[in-house]
Amino acid sequence: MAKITLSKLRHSYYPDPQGPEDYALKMIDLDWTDGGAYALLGPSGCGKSTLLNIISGLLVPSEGRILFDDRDVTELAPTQRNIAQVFQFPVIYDTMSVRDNLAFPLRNRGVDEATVARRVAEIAEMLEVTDILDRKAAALSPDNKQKVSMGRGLVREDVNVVMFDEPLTVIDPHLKWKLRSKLKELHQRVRATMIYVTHDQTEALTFADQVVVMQDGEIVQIGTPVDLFERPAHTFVGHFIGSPGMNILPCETRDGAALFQGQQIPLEGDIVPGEGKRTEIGVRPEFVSLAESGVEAVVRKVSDVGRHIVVETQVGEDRVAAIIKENAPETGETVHLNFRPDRTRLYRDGWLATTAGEAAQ
Ligand SMILES: Nc1ncnc2c1ncn2[C@@H]1O[C@H](COP(=O)(O)OP(=O)(O)OP(=O)(O)O)[C@@H](O)[C@H]1O
Repeated sequence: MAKITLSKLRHSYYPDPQGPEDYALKMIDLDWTDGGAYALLGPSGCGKSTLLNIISGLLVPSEGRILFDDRDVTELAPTQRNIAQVFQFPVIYDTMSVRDNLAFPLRNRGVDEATVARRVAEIAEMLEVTDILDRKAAALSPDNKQKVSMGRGLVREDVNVVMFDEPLTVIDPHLKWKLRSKLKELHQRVRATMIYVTHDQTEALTFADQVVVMQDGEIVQIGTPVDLFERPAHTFVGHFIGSPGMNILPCETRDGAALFQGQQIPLEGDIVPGEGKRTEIGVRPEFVSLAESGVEAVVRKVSDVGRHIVVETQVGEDRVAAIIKENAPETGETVHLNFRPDRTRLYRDGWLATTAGEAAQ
């Protein structure tokens, strides 16, 4: 397995790109350590597949280098990069047995039969497909087919990286959580460098030790699932991660304080000096509570989602969501909202612009 370095990568699908808007990837610098579990997370069109294809060698970037263990592989063909890929749709041979499917990538490289048998048995045991090893792949359910496809990606011990491209797309929703946790477990056992590409926050946060969040061809934040939740570096991350996402509320700043709808809102720390067109307060619904006093709001919708209650309120033109445990208010009721100061941040033109207070560090 390998450490992967992406250095000053840019990519445009146009022969003569003019401005940043012509680049599918604007400027990517990344270091992925050997054996880590990483996710690339972002909405459709943000550049995930472009980046994946550059790593696998299907695409040569317009600018920048790709290194595996400090060795430059930018110009190497996919077959020379020693990468295993698991795609959205299972890639297996229907006419072969599960056993032969799993053995295929090894036999293809001339691995001896004793090693093939050992590896196939190990992988089958990890994926819990031992009892169906002698079945024809054609007869399998879609989730078992995808398991076998994953097994084919994991069976070789000599690959630099295993890449998963939205691998749970075809899986039934009620089986997704099973495969999701299986993948995490597999990483812990195999300790291979793995990159998981998805637009689904749950999949990314369950699988990865580090998540790379992308928007419009750029990385907006790299962090652990906790980092992304606790202290989003950009409003996009705050909004994209969480359910519901972070409240992003237009505000004014005056004398180092934030004013929302005319009321001063205590922030986590000092406002970083700077100029911007737009300032917003960011606070997750988990840290908004209903209180005796605070920002006056009208309740628009109350949803009991089992674990907690989501209260959607309106303050002037703005919507503010709160997550509470009990004592749900009625729709139409006037309530007061309290924002937990150490979890309330200021964003300038989308970017975090408060220093972490002591409580948040
Ligand atoms: N072959 C191509 N030619 C021109 N533009 C392309 C090509 N492939 C992708 N793009 C553009 O590059 C940008 C990034 O696309 P990319 O497919 O990498 O995003 P993505 O995050 O993987 O999205 P999805 O999940 O929908 O595949 C988009 O604006 C897309 O329209």
